[in-house]
Parts: sequence; structure tokens; C-alpha cells
Amino acid sequence: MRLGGRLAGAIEVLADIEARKRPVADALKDWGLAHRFAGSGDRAAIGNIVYDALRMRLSHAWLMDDESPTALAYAVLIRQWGLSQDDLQADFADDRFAPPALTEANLSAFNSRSLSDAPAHVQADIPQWVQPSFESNFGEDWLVEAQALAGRPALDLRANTLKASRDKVLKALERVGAKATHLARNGIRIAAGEGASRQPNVTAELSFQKGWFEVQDEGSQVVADLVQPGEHDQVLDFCAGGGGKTLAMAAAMNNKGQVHAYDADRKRLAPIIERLRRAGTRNVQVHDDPRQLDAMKAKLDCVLVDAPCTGTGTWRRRPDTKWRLTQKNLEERVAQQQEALAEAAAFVKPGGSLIYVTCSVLPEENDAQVQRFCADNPQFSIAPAVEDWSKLFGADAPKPRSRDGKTVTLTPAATATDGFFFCRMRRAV
Ligand SMILES: C[S@@+](CC[C@H](N)C(=O)[O-])C[C@H]1O[C@@H](n2cnc3c(N)ncnc32)[C@H](O)[C@@H]1O
Repeated sequence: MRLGGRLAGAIEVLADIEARKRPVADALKDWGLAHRFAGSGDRAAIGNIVYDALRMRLSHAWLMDDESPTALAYAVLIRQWGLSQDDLQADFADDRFAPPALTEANLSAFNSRSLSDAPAHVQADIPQWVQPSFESNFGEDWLVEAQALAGRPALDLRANTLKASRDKVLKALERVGAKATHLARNGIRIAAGEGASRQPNVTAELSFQKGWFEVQDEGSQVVADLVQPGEHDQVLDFCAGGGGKTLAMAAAMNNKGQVHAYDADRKRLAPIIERLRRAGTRNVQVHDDPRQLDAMKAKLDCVLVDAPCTGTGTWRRRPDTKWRLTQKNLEERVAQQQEALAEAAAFVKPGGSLIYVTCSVLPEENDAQVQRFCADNPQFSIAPAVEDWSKLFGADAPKPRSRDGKTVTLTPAATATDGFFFCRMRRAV
């Protein structure tokens, strides 16, 4: 397919997402099934246009004075991919599959407007109601932080040291441009790429089937590193989900000690079994019934609450969720977080750690939660996780953000990772 056909395909997918309020991945898959002539390069290019359009939906629409899928998709090619309006016009002139040209009104708005005149949340590409939370969390840097969440993310992997060293995985993935990450000790990064470029399907690699690595954002690896479980610790991953952090901690513990993986939702927990098998993990027990945890009350060295959250830190990967998020969703998540923290705290032994993590950058879900929890439960106090940073990642490593000098916030702008919050609370002896 030529660029015109790909652009037309992306416009169809964007229209489908808007009309049926459906996840991007589902809409892209359906488009691929209905257009079997499209090759993998075409589907990747269409996916890139769709994701890029959603990442910068507000600013594209403001500059074009039009929020239609056509205006958004053209804006991607011109603003994000750096193609000139003249080149596009010339290329599409003899391409019968190309979409209709931009209207005169679109062109006149685009060529006369400057984004610096737009409302701040439009420049930031975030919903307006979220702006005060960004301002409160990041102060004068809030705009830069929000804009970085509209960029394209890299593909990050974690070498599974139970089966292969990072160097061994790097060698196996050399031909797809894999490089060591700056922070996470076993992290590997494949750069995001530009324009229509496609990322490799690493899960089809033999080295993946053999369990040498997992797909995991560097931020998620970094928070698992910050947990620093001891080799003989008894750890509970209370919100284990599909097991991303469980697997990372189990490998860091060198298959020793014990990680108990629990999740209130059996369906979310189910994939962990196959992942543990592939990774060669022998120090994990999976629990799908809370009664199985009863005997562990006040006995564990470390309890991790990787809490359900709004996922604002992952907006680069799931930009459609940015526009679906509501105040009510945020309130629901805050209530679920309080519930999970209260339940999980019961398992921490005196002197042990309760660790709270989210993949959100909203202060309501982060600092406010742990402060409220410690105020209500004075046997717990916030320990300075920031002090561990240089020790773990080196003095030259990019620094995280921290509101109080104790908790840690990762962001695309500060640490070139997804957004994550990490707090260690120590239970008094
Ligand atoms: C952010 S996800 C976990 C991701 C996972 N730790 C990983 O690294 O792949 C949050 C999980 O918390 C679970 N959850 C929510 N409330 C819970 C509760 N009260 N008790 C236990 N799990 C809960 C959800 O089912 C969801 O799977």
C-alpha cells in the first residue's frame, strides 16, 4: 500500500474507535481482518498513525480547528512525521486510495495558528479536569511532564537472570537493535522508531519461548528493583495480576525465599502460571483465594501493593484511555486503593515493609494515599526510598521526581520510563 491508502485505513480505524468507543487494539485487529491484502508493514504504519493521533488528539484538533478522524490523521503526518503539505498533495494526486484532501478551512487554521495560543491543557494534550492534578504534582514542570506522556514509548524487555544474563539476551536480539537500559539492572530497550517504522515481534523469538526475557516497561522493572527483596525473604505480591512484578522479584531473589502471588481477580491472575513455567521460577506460590493467606497475618517481610489505578503513567502506550478517564473513575480507583492497602497491611510483620506502587502520576492516587494511610495507621511510616536510588542505579543515573524527598515518581520526562509511583512504608517493631 502507498501512504495514501495507509492514511485512509487509519482514518477508518479512528472513526470506528470514536463511533463504537472500542479499544484501539480491537479496532486495528478488525480492520486487518477485513483488509487481508494489507501486509504487516501496512498494518504497522496504520497502527502508528492511529496511536500517534490519539496521543496528541487535543493539540491536533485545535491546530486543525477540526476533531474529525481525517484532520487528526493528516496532523500526524505533518506534525509528528514531518511530511510537508506539498509533498503529501503531490503524492496523493495520483493515488486513488488516498483520502480526501484537507479542507481549505483546515489548512487555513493549521497554517495560521500557533499552539502557544491554545489553552494550557490543549498544549499538554490532557483532559482539562486533570490539569490541576498535574500542576499540583509537578509544579512549573507540569506541561513538560504532560507533553512527554504524549510521546511514543520504546519497547522494553527484562532479561530473566534465572535463565540468561542481560548480555546473552542483548546478543540474541542484536539484529533488532536491542540496547541495555540506563536504569533497570536487567533492562533492555528497543527504541520507539519514527514514522511508519515497526517494532519487532519479540515474543516470536526462540529466546522468548525459552524464557530468557519478559516484555516489561523499564519503569515497572525499576519499581520491582526498588523493592529490594532479600534472598531469604517471605514476600507477598498482593495485587499480582499477570505477574509482571512477581516474576521480576522472584528472579531478583535468585529462586530463593518465597513470593506469594495473590490477586482478588482470578482471571487476571490466570496467565501467571504459564509465565512462571517459562521463566523457570521455583520460589513462587500462587493463591487465588484470600483464605489461603490467613496463616501469613503479621508474618511477612515485605508486602507489595501494586494497586489498581487510573494508569495515567501509561498514556503513551494506551492513549485511548487518556480520553476515557473520568473523575468518577479516579474516585473509584482511590477507594479501591485504600481497600487494598488496608487489607494488605495486615500481613506485614513488625519491622517489615509495606510497599505501595501505582502506574499513575496523579497525586490523589499516590502521595495523598500513603500520607492518609500512615496517618490512620501510625504503626507505619514512610521510609526514604529516594536514598536507595543512586545506590541501586548509580550516581549518574537519571533522577526520579519526589514531592517529599522520600517517595519516588518515575515519568517519561524525568526517567524515560512509563509513569510510576513507589513508596516504602515501614511497620514499627
Ligand atoms: C496494576 S494491576 C497489577 C499488575 C501486576 N502487579 C503486574 O506487575 O503485572 C492491579 C491488580 O490489583 C488487583 N486488585 C484490585 N483490588 C484488589 C484487592 N483488594 N485485593 C487484591 N487484588 C486487588 C486487580 O485485580 C489487578 O489485577
